[in-house]
Amino acid sequence: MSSSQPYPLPAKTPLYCALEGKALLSTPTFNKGSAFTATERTTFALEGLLPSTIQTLDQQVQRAYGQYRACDSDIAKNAFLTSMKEQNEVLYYALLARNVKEMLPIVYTPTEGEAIGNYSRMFRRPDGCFLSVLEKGKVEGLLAGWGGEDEVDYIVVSDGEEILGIGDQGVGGIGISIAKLVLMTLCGGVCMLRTLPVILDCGTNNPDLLNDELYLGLRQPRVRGREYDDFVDSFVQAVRKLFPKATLHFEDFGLGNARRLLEKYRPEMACFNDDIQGTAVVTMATIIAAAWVAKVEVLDLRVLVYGAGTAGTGIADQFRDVVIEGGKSKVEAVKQIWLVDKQGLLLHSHSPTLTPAQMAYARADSDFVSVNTRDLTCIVRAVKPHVLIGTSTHPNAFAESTVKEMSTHVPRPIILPLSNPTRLHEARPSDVLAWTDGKALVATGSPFPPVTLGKTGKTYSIAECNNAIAFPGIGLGTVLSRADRISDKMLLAAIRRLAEHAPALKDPDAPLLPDVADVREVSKDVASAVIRCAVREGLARVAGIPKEEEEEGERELKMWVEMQMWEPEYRPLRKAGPEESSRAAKGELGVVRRA
Ligand SMILES: NC(=O)c1ccc[n+]([C@@H]2O[C@H](COP(=O)([O-])OP(=O)(O)OC[C@H]3O[C@@H](n4cnc5c(N)ncnc54)[C@H](O)[C@@H]3O)[C@@H](O)[C@H]2O)c1
Ligand SMILES: O=C(O)C[C@H](O)C(=O)O
Ligand SMILES: [Mg+2]
Repeated sequence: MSSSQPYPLPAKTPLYCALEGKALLSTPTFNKGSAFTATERTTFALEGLLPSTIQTLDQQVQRAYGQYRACDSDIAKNAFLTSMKEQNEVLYYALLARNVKEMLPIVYTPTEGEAIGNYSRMFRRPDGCFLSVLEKGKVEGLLAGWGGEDEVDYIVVSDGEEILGIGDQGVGGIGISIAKLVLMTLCGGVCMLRTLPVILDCGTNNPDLLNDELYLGLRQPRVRGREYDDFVDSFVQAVRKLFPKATLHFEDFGLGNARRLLEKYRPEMACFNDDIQGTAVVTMATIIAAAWVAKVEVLDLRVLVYGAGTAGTGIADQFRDVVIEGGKSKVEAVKQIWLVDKQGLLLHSHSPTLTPAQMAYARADSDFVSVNTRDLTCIVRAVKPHVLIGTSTHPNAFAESTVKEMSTHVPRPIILPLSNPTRLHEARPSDVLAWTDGKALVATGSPFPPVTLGKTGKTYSIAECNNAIAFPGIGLGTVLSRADRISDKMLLAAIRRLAEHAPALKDPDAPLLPDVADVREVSKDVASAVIRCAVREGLARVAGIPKEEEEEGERELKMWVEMQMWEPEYRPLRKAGPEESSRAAKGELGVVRRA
């Protein structure tokens, strides 16, 4: 399939809407509240339903910000923003866009984790698509209600089994699908009208939820095996049939399923597992920047991963592939990586309990006979890693002794405690920096405030090494190129481009990654690199991408990307009749049937 159609909702195009009156006011994708113009108020039967003053979006943002600040806790702020999203999406995104740094921790990690944990208690109005394993036969029909083949660009799906580091949250996992899509729109510029959050409700093994009489999901143990696989497959096949141009993003699936599903579907379609690939991209970019500051060759690094699950093995594989790309053999590359999990350092003797992904890095027991392989400090002493990564959900696992041991072997230890939410981090940046007299190069999975060291008075900003820095650019690139698949090379292109944006490349004391507030700008560039790579690999399915050979080609590509990014501003609203509705179904107009 090929398509020459430009992204169907460039900035400033009018929206066509068949709703009017109260129905329009309660439809968040079209509602403008006090900003409806005089003409729109007449055309859409809004007179008498609004106070007479017509406000600008800026005035609305100012009011909303005051209301936000009046909320007395982070979770109350999260609830306020959720209800704003349910009232007026443009205002919601405009408010976020003007306050990214302040509000991202509220709508995303870490506060969203708390909201997901309390989903059934905080529930007011549903958002997203709920598919139940008990109704497998209905999956395609239910998805079809979300639009035609040109109307959906990006889908985030979770089965709620391994949300952040807080485990099985059942149907509450819809919250992570929504949160990731908020970032896709805010930082990746994919129009929210063309995104789809999905939860596959397969039951839950969380006893608190099973015993909670207010729990909203299926109150039964998780379905496993064939029944689970068939259900997921019915969903994926329906997506491929109904939305053949969309990218499918898997989020927070359990350890037993995440990698398996990615490997199954990756050769067939544009799909992506954020915990494996998104995390690997952002972490690898961080490592490249840190190696540059530490003046060590990336290809020579020794990497120790603590927590060898979905994220940890994804990072290990990505590092291995970068080393191979740099000219070493697979055997040599694997020798630079050590994995630690609950058993301690992974050894051949653990093989009956290891997953294939872990097995690839298991070490010969004979090499470690004199090492206490259950003690992280002893492992560090033996391995002398340059890089220590935490993806274990084990809080404070990186003790002072471990970090100090590491810094006796390498001058600039690279320490990345990545477990989310904040309370699960393997170490706090303030401790790591204090223990190493500011020598450590640190980035964390959740946001942390800057650290000032008492001894020197020097202040360090802490980079957020969260896949949120990477997936919006990768997603935007696949959406705009309508890529057929997401190849390793496309991910590698994203890594290299992201690493170029590290503030530390210009100032070695600056953070290892761009600030979250800059991700939208960075995403344009990451998307351009991904698109260019997709074209080279013959995976792009859209015409009109500025050519590489042309002079100015790269600048034009970036402009081509930028032009198609959605921005939170009100579009003129036009009345939709039957003709517009039929054009909308073909993706020619920005009307959304689900509105
Ligand atoms: N910063 C990011 O962008 C990012 C991305 C993905 C995941 N994460 C975080 O990483 C953590 C793990 O996520 P995941 O999806 O890989 O989960 P997972 O369940 O697949 O993996 C966790 C692994 O840690 C191991 N583990 C648990 N306790 C341990 C201990 N005490 N010692 C050593 N190993 C231990 C588990 O056995 C498992 O193999 C979560 O907190 C998640 O929020 C962060
Ligand atoms: O959601 C996040 O904050 C990052 C990551 O996907 C995770 O599961 O922790
Ligand atoms: Mg995740």
